[in-house]
Amino acid sequence: MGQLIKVSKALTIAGSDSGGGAGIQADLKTFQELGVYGMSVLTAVTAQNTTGVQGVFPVSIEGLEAQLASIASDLTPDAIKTGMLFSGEYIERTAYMIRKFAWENVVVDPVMVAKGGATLLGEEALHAMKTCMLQLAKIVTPNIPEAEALTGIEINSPEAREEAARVLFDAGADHVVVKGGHFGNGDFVTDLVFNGIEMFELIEKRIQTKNTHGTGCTFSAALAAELAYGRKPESAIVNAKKYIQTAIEHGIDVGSGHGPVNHFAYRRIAHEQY
Ligand SMILES: Nc1ncnc2c1ncn2[C@@H]1O[C@H](COP(=O)(O)OP(=O)(O)O)[C@@H](O)[C@H]1O
Ligand SMILES: Cc1ncc(COP(=O)(O)O)c(N)n1
Repeated sequence: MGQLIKVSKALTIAGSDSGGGAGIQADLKTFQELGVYGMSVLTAVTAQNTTGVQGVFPVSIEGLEAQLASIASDLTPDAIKTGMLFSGEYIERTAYMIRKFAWENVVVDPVMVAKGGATLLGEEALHAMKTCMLQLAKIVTPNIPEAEALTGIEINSPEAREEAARVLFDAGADHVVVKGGHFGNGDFVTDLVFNGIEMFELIEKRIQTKNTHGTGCTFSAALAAELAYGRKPESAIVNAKKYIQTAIEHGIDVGSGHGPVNHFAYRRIAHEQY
């Protein structure tokens, strides 16, 4: 028998997107592309494609807890990302179990609304997100509407975005990335990073495309993969940003609505296949 190879393991706790562009599917594709062993705990199944969300069907709380317990008893993750957590109760249970198992390197993507406007997290869940999840986050990755909902700050200027980042840090997150996909529509897209000491921006060329389904999921999954490897949050953020930029830039033709990003692009470029 050959010798077994050691691999880093990453876990996503999120919803399923039947269309394969966001949620669990985006996360597992990203983990695979970045060379980490991917595991998944489903919170809900969505009937979804590139045109929108046609239905949301939660897994029972018992089912959620059983999946988490199965992983804990056999497969300690080196990093975790949370995505669509469905409701306040699901957030509380998930946070409780992450603490109980002492899982570290948690990336919290506070998914609230799908790009088409469908609600993926109830309003009542905001409190649980603020009081249970933010404290667990090595990195929290809100987009602009999510940062506004979590902080109550209307983000209409760079200063307001910085203020929101501070509030999220003070609420307990170790590192805050306020993503810039929804911030202006100029030639550049800027994500703001705050680690409690430094505030800096990651600036990239804005790609003119409607195919941005799953960008947030993919970015946070790439962060978890990078943390699973043992990278420091700052390097993880820079590397994950390269992964998502490449995936958006080399768009693929899938579906008639807001298409998914290209999860293969980063690896193909590394092997000079594009
Ligand atoms: N058109 C675009 N061109 C380049 N990068 C983008 C574009 N849209 C989003 N991004 C990047 O994708 C990531 C996800 O951002 P965003 O779309 O704001 O999040 P979400 O998917 O959670 O709404 C961020 O790093 C952001 O800068
Ligand atoms: C199951 C599920 N989870 C998350 C998203 C958000 O996707 P995005 O990354 O585009 O914000 C989604 N549309 N569906």
